[in-house]
Amino acid sequence: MTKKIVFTGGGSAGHVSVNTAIIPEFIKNDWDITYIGSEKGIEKTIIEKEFPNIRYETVSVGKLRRYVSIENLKDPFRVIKGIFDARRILKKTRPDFIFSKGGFVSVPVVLAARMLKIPIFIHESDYTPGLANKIAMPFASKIFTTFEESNAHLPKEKALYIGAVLRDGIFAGNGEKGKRFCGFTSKKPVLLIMGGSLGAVRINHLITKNLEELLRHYQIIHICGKGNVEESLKQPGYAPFEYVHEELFDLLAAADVVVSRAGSNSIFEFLGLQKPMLLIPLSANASRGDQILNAASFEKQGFCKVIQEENLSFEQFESTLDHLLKESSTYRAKMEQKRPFKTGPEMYQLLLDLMKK
Ligand SMILES: CC(=O)N[C@H]1[C@@H](OP(=O)(O)OP(=O)(O)OC[C@H]2O[C@@H](n3ccc(=O)[nH]c3=O)[C@H](O)[C@@H]2O)O[C@H](CO)[C@@H](O)[C@@H]1O
Repeated sequence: MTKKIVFTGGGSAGHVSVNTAIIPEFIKNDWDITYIGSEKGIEKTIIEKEFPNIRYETVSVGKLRRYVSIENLKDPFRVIKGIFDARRILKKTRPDFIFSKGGFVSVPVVLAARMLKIPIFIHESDYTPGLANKIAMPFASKIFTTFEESNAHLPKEKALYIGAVLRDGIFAGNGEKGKRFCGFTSKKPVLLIMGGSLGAVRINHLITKNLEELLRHYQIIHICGKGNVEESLKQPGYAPFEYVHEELFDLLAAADVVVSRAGSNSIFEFLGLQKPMLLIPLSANASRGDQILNAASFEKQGFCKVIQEENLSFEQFESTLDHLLKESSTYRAKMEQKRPFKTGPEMYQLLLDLMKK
């Protein structure tokens, strides 16, 4: 009989990447795969583009906002509707288990799976668990963690440290192809700036305001987020994008230094590729502070430099880049010693083994 799995997770690409690393293995092994996401989330775009042959189902989604909004009153009803939506899909699908990567869309799916007694595996990318995963934890058979330090905050019998789950393509990038894609030469070092999968307005402004000065020293790949590309600034040596799909692998291979938010999936990908990094974590005012902890853990291990958003000045930004380039071999040597990763096939095998227990 065909085995069935349901994946869920979304809201930002960080809640989809782990799933996209594992899905190819389930396809290869002929599983029947359903992805449950939202109608408007980035997960729909990513899954439909990268896996057009798997079934994508939608549920209604509620969100916890960090600001006062009339929408907050409607959200409990959206979540309840989402649970009914998910229950209907799961009853029809009857998967062997669900794999949840978190984000608000996963909450109704996990709750409905619990009602139907379907085993639940969840993955936490960050140093501390997000709210969606906190809600899911009591119902999960296993909680996979990315940072070893996270297990101290989790139930011992459920937490399993596995490191990051990386997409295969990350290691198959071609730097020359990446440079050609951007129209770059080999004359200046390449700086890749990634403000998280949704972009980062503060970082975008710092770059665009100081573009002329930066272009004297670097060629720049700038992943700006949806709606943030300033067409008028496009010029030789400056390649801005809203979001890149599989081309990202070549662009990463082309980069000498990376500037980024401290989203977990991204920083582990940079670690895997041994890219010296400058991390500017999302501030505690705009988040639960998880990126600050992710970045601090990496800095402690000698993988990166960190500038907190509140202290971000162009002078410090420029001098830190300079330092990272000059000392790149020291950073690379540190990163070479640490390979806390699981591949898609390893993760597939682990899930099968856990299901047998
Ligand atoms: C604002 C917000 O809520 N951020 C959270 C979100 O970040 P965010 O969604 O930015 O997540 P990550 O940095 O963890 O992962 C982004 C993923 O998208 C990929 N990518 C990105 C840009 C692009 O153009 N193409 C592309 O493929 C990256 O390679 C990476 O695999 O989830 C992370 C993981 O839970 C958290 O640590 C972050 O705090």
